[in-house]
Amino acid sequence: MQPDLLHRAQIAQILQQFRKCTPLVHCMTNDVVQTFTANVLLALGASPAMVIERDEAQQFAAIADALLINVGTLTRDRADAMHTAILSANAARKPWTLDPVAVGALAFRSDFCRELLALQPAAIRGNASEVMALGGMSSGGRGVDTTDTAIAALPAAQALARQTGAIVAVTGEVDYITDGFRTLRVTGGDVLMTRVVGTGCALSAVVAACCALPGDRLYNVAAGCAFMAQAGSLAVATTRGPGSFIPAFLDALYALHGEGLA
Ligand SMILES: Nc1ncnc2c1ncn2[C@@H]1O[C@H](COP(=O)(O)OP(=O)(O)OP(=O)(O)O)[C@@H](O)[C@H]1O
Ligand SMILES: Cc1ncsc1CCO
Ligand SMILES: [Mg+2]
Repeated sequence: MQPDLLHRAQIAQILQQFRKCTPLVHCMTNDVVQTFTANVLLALGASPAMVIERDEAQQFAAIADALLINVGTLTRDRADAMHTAILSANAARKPWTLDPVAVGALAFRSDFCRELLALQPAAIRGNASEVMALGGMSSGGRGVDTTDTAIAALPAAQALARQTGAIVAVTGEVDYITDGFRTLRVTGGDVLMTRVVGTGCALSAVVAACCALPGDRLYNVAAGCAFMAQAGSLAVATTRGPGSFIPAFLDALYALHGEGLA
């Protein structure tokens, strides 16, 4: 049986909530995607802040509405700061989201991410190879890119969700979002989204923001995936390649409204 598609009305309603709440998102993310991530959050109506020094991260994680942990360019100092921020977010009952970039092949980040699974992430967003590696079902992708399809990673995503209590979003041509018992699917987007860096990383920041919204977290996270997919579909219609895709994508996120979301 195919997982359910989100209804247009549900996505539109969650988008409205998102813009009303303007979630303040504490981003501890990689060096490659800082500006793009901040711009994606701003275009959608959230408020990003990149706070990375350990003591400040501890303070800010308790203040922000949501925390993003992305291990794309992890160092020992950053891992220490991230760990401290997560404990602070948990103590303040703020949701945190994990993007396990390139987990599997590289030992330091893999050990770190596996340790973090015990710290009750609200959500985990990764590509298929990352989710399979985190679930112990493969050894990872090719660097930061996936070598598997999202549907192949769905059993790993469901197992990971049941194990951690997180909503797990595994993305690709189709995105699957699961709490381990219920699964939703999001279609749309375009392969061009894999030819610019950071669409997945920025999606994880959007997922983090969605975790701060009231209501059913499974639907909120799936709606975040739908915002990105829909903006991707709209943007490719007016672009010729990766260079012109990025501004068109930000414009599409900014202009997103309820209709047309599927
Ligand atoms: N073949 C595809 N067709 C349509 N949309 C896609 C395709 N591949 C990825 N996407 C979309 O691109 C976005 C990023 O997902 P992806 O799985 O590529 O993340 P990622 O590999 O972690 O990216 P990165 O690490 O570069 O940030 C998602 O919105 C996803 O739905
Ligand atoms: C290219 C790249 N290298 C480390 S993190 C990152 C961003 C995409 O995940
Ligand atoms: Mg990624």
